[in-house]
Amino acid sequence: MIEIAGMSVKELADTYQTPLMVYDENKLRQKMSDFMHYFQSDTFETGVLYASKAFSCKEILRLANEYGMCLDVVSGGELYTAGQVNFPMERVYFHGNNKSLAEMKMAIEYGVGTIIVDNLQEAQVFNELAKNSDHVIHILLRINPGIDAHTHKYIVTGHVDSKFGVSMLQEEEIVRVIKTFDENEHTVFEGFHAHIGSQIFDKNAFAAEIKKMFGFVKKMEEDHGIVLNTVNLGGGFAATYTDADAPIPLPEVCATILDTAKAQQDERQTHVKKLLIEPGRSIVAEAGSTIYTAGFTKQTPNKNYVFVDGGMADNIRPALYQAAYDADVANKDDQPKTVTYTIAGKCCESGDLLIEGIKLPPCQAGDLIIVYTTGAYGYSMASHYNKLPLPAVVFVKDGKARVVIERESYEHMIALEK
Ligand SMILES: Cc1ncc(COP(=O)(O)O)c(C=O)c1O
Ligand SMILES: N[C@@H](CCCC[NH3+])C(=O)O
Repeated sequence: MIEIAGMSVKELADTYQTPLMVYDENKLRQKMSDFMHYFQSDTFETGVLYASKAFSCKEILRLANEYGMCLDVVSGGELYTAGQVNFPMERVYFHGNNKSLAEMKMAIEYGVGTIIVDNLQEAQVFNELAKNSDHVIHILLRINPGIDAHTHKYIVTGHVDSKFGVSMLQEEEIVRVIKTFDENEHTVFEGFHAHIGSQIFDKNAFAAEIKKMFGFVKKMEEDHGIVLNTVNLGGGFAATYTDADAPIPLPEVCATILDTAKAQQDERQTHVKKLLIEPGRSIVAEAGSTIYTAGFTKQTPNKNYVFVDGGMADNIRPALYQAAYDADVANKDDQPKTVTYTIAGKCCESGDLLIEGIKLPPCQAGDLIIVYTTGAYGYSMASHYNKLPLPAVVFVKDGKARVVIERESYEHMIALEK
């Protein structure tokens, strides 16, 4: 029987039912600690923002806080969750390309430390609203560096026509934005943010981003006399989903970023003091697995299906991005993998396939199928399609499990309905 952090998958399934999201807590802790350890520099003050969109719940935010991380939130809901665990608001960075008035007011009321302004209209609106703030708000502007990191087209974000950020080509407008924030005694303009995509394997993409960012910072200094403090490079660090994935080891990618930034600072004689990164996936993906119970199996002329008690409602990524995953039959880990299966969910949708063409031992109803690396953008992108309740989430550490999110009931699901 396969175990997670010292607990058997059978015991987890028997105790908490399936589908069940399970995180190995020590793996989460290790990732947080590694990021904080390796992203340190003698040249720059550094900060690691946990991108909570990857998996936002109270307990993961408590862990991020425990490791001294900063926090990237992108909505009122993510900010509210941070507020519920008293996450220090000076370490919160509020993103979003279409923040509502209510969200901007909420950010001010909560005392959020930094707002990452996405566009010129937002800059105008927020500049006015900030005048009601009783604390000074730090501002970063998201710029679009025009870098196309080679990843799925839905998850690249820095290409030239991206919906995110302001193009570097709109220099005059950017300068105007900076000046208005500088003139406002409730705001301080700190610098630029960029994010070039997700699940990036190529460290040259980060190096290219840094060169562009520092080039632009230099341009601001030279052409406009604006000296900037902060460069936020975004997230995008890859995780290992299957054997085909080979992410750059964390020490190496951190060193590349820090060395490239230092070389840029030296070469261009810029005055950047603070360097930030925003990992989401790379912190939570590999620590998470989903346990399903197999139901019926079906043979078609060309396929062997094994159906599970969840699917695209708890993991939309295969349907949305053709994302690949690996899996095992947890209770048959001593048996040879002789059958090629398609693991399909129970949703009323042909595309509800979790994994295609995976070799497993012969499956039957009641088998426990574990899908690995589901910790990022699984629960956070889950839906109620077909009115499937959201699974429970447990953290396991040293052979002991604790529930961090209860399983939804049918009653929960219709609680708001009239
Ligand atoms: C602005 C921003 N920061 C951070 C992240 C986190 O990215 P990842 O989960 O790939 O590290 C994202 C998502 O891609 C993002 O859009
Ligand atoms: N949700 C995406 C990544 C997008 C991250 C946010 N910009 C995924 O599952 O891979």
